[in-house]
Order: sequence, then C-alpha cells, then structure tokens
Amino acid sequence: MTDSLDSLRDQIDALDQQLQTLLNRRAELAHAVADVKRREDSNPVFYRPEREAQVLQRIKERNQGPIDGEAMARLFREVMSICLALEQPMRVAFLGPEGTFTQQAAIKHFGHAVESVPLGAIDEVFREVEAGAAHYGVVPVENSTEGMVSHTLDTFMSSSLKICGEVELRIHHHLLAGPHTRRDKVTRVYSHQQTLAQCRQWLDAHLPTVERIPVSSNAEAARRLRDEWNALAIAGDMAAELYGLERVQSNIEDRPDNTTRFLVIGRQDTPPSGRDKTSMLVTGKNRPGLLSDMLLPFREQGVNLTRLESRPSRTANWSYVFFIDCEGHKEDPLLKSVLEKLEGDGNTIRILGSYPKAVL
Ligand SMILES: O=C(O)C(=O)C[C@]1(C(=O)O)C=C[C@@H](O)C=C1
Repeated sequence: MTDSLDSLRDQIDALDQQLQTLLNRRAELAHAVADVKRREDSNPVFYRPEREAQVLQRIKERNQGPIDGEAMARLFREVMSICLALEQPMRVAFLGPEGTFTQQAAIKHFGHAVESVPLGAIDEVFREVEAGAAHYGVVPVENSTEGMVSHTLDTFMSSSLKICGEVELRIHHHLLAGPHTRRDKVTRVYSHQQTLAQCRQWLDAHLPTVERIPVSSNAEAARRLRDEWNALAIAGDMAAELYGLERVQSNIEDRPDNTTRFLVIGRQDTPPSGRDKTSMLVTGKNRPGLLSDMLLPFREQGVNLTRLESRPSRTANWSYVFFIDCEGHKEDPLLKSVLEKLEGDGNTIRILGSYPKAVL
C-alpha cells in the first residue's frame, strides 16, 4: 500500500525537524572552530578556502542521489556561508554595479550570507581589499569567447594581494525589454562591449539595423531601460530581475559553452587542498628562446600549464611579463623544483597565489 499524502508530509516534517537540529548543531561547531582560531592567532583567518573546497568536493563525490551532486554541493555552499557568517560577517567587494556577472560569481563562491559590495572599477576592488575595508574581492579574469581581461592582469603587477580562489560561471545573455519599450520602434541595444561581442552573430542575424551601444556594464544597460522607450538591453538573469525587465529572447550568446572565469583576491596565503592551481608572474631578460626556456622546467617535471598570457611590462618598451597558471600548489615538491629552476635561470617570479580549483 502506498502512503497517504498526510503520512508522507508527516515524514517530511519529522525529517525537516532533524535537519534543522543538525544544521544548528553544525553552526555551533563552526562557532567553536572560530573560538579555537581566535585563541591560536591574534589575527585569526576565518575563511578557509582549502577546507571549503574539500568539504564541497567530498559532498559531490559521496552523493548518491536522487538529488544531483552539483545541487547538493550548492546547498552545502549556503550552509557553510551561514556558518562562516556566524564566525565573522564577511564583506566581499566586486566589480559592480549590482546585478553584474561578477556579483553572481561572488555569490556562487561565498554563498548568500556575505555582504557583497559593488565598486566601480577593477582597481577599486583591489584597493578596497588592500586597505582592509573588504575581506575579499572578486574580479573577472578571462572569458572563453573573448579572452583575457587585461585590466585585471595589469592590476596584479602593482598589487601585493593574493589569489585565494577561482570561480567559473556559465554566462547566458538575454535580450531584455523595459516597462516602456515599444518593441516595433527599437533603434538601439545597450550592453557591455564584451557582451555585444559574445552575441555578435545573433545580433547580425536578428537585429542587423539596430545600433549597438557599448556601456560600462550589463547592469548599467539594464538600468537604462527604466526610462527609455526605443531601446533594448542585453544582460544576465540577475540584472533582468533587479531591474524588473522582460525577456524578449533567452540565451542569445553565440557559443553555448560561454564561460567567464573570476578570481577571488585576499590578503592571505592558502594552504594546499589537494586539487589546486597556482598563478604566477614571471619576468626574464629579453633574449631569443626566453619563453621556451621558461616553459621547459614545467615540461621536465610534468606540471600541467592551464594558461599563459604575456603583457607589456610597463617598465621598458617591448619587454614583457608572463602570467602563468599551472596545476598544483606552490608547496608541492614538483612545482617547487620548477620554481627553483626558473629562479636559478635568472627569472624573477612572483607567486600570485596557490588556490583550490573551482568545485562548483
Ligand atoms: O573549518 C573551518 O575552519 C571552519 O571555519 C568551518 C567552515 C564550515 O562551515 O565548514 C566555515 C568556514 C570556513 O571557511 C571553512 C569551513
């Protein structure tokens, strides 16, 4: 015999009660962890990215369903976010305004229990964290369609901040209309320049005569529709919701796997989590074969590179710095010997951070 609706709901109520008790018990333990951290360190660090990555990874690995492993990890992401907020309320600065993909990335990484603080420019985010006015910052670093965000890389050259995490976000762009938009009279479409580039083919095919106007962010594009009647905007879910806009067409990005990678910046070093990446800045004296010599130690030790960019050094014309991302933690023996070899060859290395690979 199958259970009646009432009986099933009684069972759900009983389980909810147990879950609630367990969650509060978990929060008490996090509180106790915070006391230990305070006792052991006069300048305690409450947020532990390596531990969070391990917890989330284990949840995904042991998950049996029917709840999907990613969804389960997202639930626990929120639980840990609330526990961390009990230890210490966190301020996370991001490239604003409200409703940007960077805010979405910040919430994906830290959960909803943090206070997210919108700032107007990437270097303002760095400054806010350097000054201690925010605990962490989140900035975009590369997009799978449009490539690197050069401003972020350049800002690292003059900053002492450390990378303590990465976030990957699938980017979906929607064509949006405002409350006053007259859809038969549209003459322009607003969005950030990168977004317009990511939707170029769709716009060529569907809105070839509509003028494309780049603005400072997708959220700003969405905001402009509040008082315009002959414009559309392209932005993501968060901006659409924030400004109460209607979707004319969903997912108009040219590549369905369009993904942006963001970095979490802070003032702390992150211990190994077991599944890490390291980002570094390498400079060497310009000579034939410099780059291939720099890459050789990685090959010799079997350390996998995940990204390589060069940027003008800004100290002399035609001299470059290399941004190298690889797998592993700077304390791993293999990576350690790569770094020693690079330094022995006369290169200057600045480790921007070793941090857990994105789990969610
Ligand atoms: O293990 C810790 O150090 C904790 O503070 C507990 C906890 C958690 O809720 O599991 C909370 C915050 C940290 O960022 C990592 C984990």
